[in-house]
Amino acid sequence: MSRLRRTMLYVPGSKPGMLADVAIYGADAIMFDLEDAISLKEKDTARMLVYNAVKTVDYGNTELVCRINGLDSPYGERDIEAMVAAGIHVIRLPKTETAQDLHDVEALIEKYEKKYDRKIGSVRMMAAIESALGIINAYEIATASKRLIGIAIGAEDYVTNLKTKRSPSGVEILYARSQLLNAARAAGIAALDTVFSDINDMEGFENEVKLIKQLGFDGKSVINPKQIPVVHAVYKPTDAEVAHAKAVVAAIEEAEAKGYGVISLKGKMVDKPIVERAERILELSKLSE
Ligand SMILES: CC(=O)SCCNC(=O)CCNC(=O)[C@H](O)C(C)(C)COP(=O)(O)OP(=O)(O)OC[C@H]1O[C@@H](n2cnc3c(N)ncnc32)[C@H](O)[C@@H]1OP(=O)(O)O
Ligand SMILES: O=C([O-])CC(=O)C(=O)O
Ligand SMILES: [Mg+2]
Repeated sequence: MSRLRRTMLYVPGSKPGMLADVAIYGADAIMFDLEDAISLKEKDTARMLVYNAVKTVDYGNTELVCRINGLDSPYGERDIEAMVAAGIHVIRLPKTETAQDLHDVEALIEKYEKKYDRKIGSVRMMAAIESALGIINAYEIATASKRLIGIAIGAEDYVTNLKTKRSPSGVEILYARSQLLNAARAAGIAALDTVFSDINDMEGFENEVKLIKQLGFDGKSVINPKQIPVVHAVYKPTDAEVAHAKAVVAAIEEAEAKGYGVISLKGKMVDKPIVERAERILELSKLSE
């Protein structure tokens, strides 16, 4: 874990005010949207606005992601060219169904990295999986390119494809979430959860964040600034968790000094996977300070 990806805030590329102010909300990543939040009439304007924002606004150390249009539209390649030229960190492909979808995007990224004198391989990629076919191909997608930092589920499109709708428990997307998470972990990349669309249902939102944290997700996409502190609070290790993690690390150091691989701490076994989890808690705690 080199950087936190608890929150990725969607910002419609067509909103200059939001593009200028978005850094103040403290999301781990900002995701400029050129796809479904943008009407066909605004596609070219939004691309230009995001290009200018990435070039001129000071977003500090925040990771900058752009959700482009698919290559099956007239906008996809133009989006890639503008974003590579602007210096975006990550290009997110929506509605990814196969590894080939990513190979096609990667070839264009490379073409424009050459054209704009950017280091080959410097623009990273993410894939959003939003269909039944994409979920079936999740591992192939997750291993399609060295540029991939993570895969994400897009549940609004996914449930539409399944011919159902989202429910508070999320039972209809549990299979997809689990499959995607497993594929991301097998590939060694991040797993990002989907948006929660009702910005007034903060209790439902918090319940969903707790669920996806328990499943193992690194974080989720959010659509409104008020969702950010909720995610960060749920993901922040508690004082008790940090104290326990420190005790685990101290116990195993003591065990190793004595030549043991396993030791008991307050009656509970401590061995390698438990130490690994404790180290992750300490890293998460340090990064979220
Ligand atoms: C299924 C999908 O594809 S989802 C992904 C695409 N969707 C999006 O990108 C939508 C992103 N979100 C939004 O556009 C908005 O939050 C909406 C339309 C949902 C709600 O808008 P509002 O009712 O204006 O939100 P709200 O009143 O909470 O806004 C409070 C402040 O936060 C700002 N804000 C709200 N959402 C965002 C955002 N996503 N990014 C940056 N700033 C934002 C507003 O501009 C406002 O700022 P101000 O106080 O300086 O005027
Ligand atoms: O990325 C997301 O979660 C939003 C999205 O496109 C979807 O849910 O279809
Ligand atoms: Mg979608």
